[in-house]
Amino acid sequence: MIRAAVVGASGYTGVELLRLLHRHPEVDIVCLTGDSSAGKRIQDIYPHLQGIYNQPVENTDPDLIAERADFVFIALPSGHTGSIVPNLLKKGLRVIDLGGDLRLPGDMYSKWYKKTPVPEPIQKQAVYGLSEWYRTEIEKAQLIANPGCYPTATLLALLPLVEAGAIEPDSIIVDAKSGVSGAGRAAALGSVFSEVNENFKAYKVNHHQHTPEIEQQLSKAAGKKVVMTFTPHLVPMTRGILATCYARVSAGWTQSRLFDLYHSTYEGKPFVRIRPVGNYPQTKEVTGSNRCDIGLSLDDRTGRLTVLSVIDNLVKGASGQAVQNLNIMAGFEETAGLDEVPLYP
Ligand SMILES: NC(=O)C1=CN([C@@H]2O[C@H](COP(=O)(O)OP(=O)(O)OC[C@H]3O[C@@H](n4cnc5c(N)ncnc54)[C@H](OP(=O)(O)O)[C@@H]3O)[C@@H](O)[C@H]2O)C=CC1
Ligand SMILES: CC(=O)N[C@@H](CCC(=O)OP(=O)(O)O)C(=O)O
Repeated sequence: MIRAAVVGASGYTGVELLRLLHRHPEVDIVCLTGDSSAGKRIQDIYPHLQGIYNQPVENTDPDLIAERADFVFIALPSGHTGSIVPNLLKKGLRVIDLGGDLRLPGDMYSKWYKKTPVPEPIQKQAVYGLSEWYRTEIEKAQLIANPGCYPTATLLALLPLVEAGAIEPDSIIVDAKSGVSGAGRAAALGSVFSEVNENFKAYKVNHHQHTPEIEQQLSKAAGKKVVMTFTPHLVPMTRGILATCYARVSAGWTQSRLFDLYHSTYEGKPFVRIRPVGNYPQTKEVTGSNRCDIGLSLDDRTGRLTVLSVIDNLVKGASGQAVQNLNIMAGFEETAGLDEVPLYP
């Protein structure tokens, strides 16, 4: 049995970890921590957990965590990793960080997050946890940078194409939409019902912090620097991301060859489903599950390919992928604790 701590258990991704890990056969939750909610019982913060979890939420004390746990999920706002994670690593714990602190080199992190980066050796030690693509590195890792929600949806859609040279990398445009839980539980004007309901807006246009994270992985796959246009939008729904990706196809790539490429790339990957020709995924079709569904269409008139990718931001976009990474790191069945059928309708 793995003894796991959830740091930031009172937030949305923290409580989603509790939902998923409750049915994990190999994981015991031994410590929950928070900030303003420290001292309360988790069931008093989240009454839907009554009779399921009754632990207290404690202050985030790395020494206390290291005494009880051997595996730690960090589900904190960005900027806190540096004060907690080095201590945990020194004590030999394995750590999965759901925030953005470990995904970018320090200079890029300061530029896009406007926060102080973690010390360079810690950032360099982190393995980027896009489970379907970096399994071998994840297996051996002590520290995982769990990918962002938009990058997960976008990279699962685009990496097969970029790696195979099927598209011109300088032609990529990603137009993505997220549900409001992507912004977390902390009160913010932009998440208030009357601001979000019956509204639809783009935000952080050309300035979203997930832009360099996506470009970094696309560049690695292309073997050269890739930049793209990325526009996120906020949709009045609770969960879900739909990333619509556009690119010009390279010479010689037909629609059927593109479908073959996706099928062979994701063969044997339990959470990625490729939709048949003419069928396009909807966010509701993956809600509550760790799945990423992908649909595509090549427009012969324009020579442009459209790839649609959907995930649940709190599951494959955060806590579900974190559990998938734990499974890979610990040598468990990749689907352990994650075999949910999507919640539909
Ligand atoms: N929401 C999403 O869809 C996704 C989120 N992420 C990332 O995951 C991380 C967590 O996000 P999310 O769960 O949505 O955020 P929430 O705002 O819902 O939760 C944040 C958690 O961090 C705790 N916390 C806040 N400030 C501090 C502090 N100073 N010291 C210690 N603990 C603190 C809060 O404790 P308390 O409530 O007790 O004050 C709470 O438990 C973020 O880095 C986010 O970017 C990544 C992918 C998707
Ligand atoms: C809807 C919404 O506001 N989503 C958040 C997702 C941020 C996130 O997950 O933060 P990391 O940078 O730590 O990955 C945003 O766009 O900023």
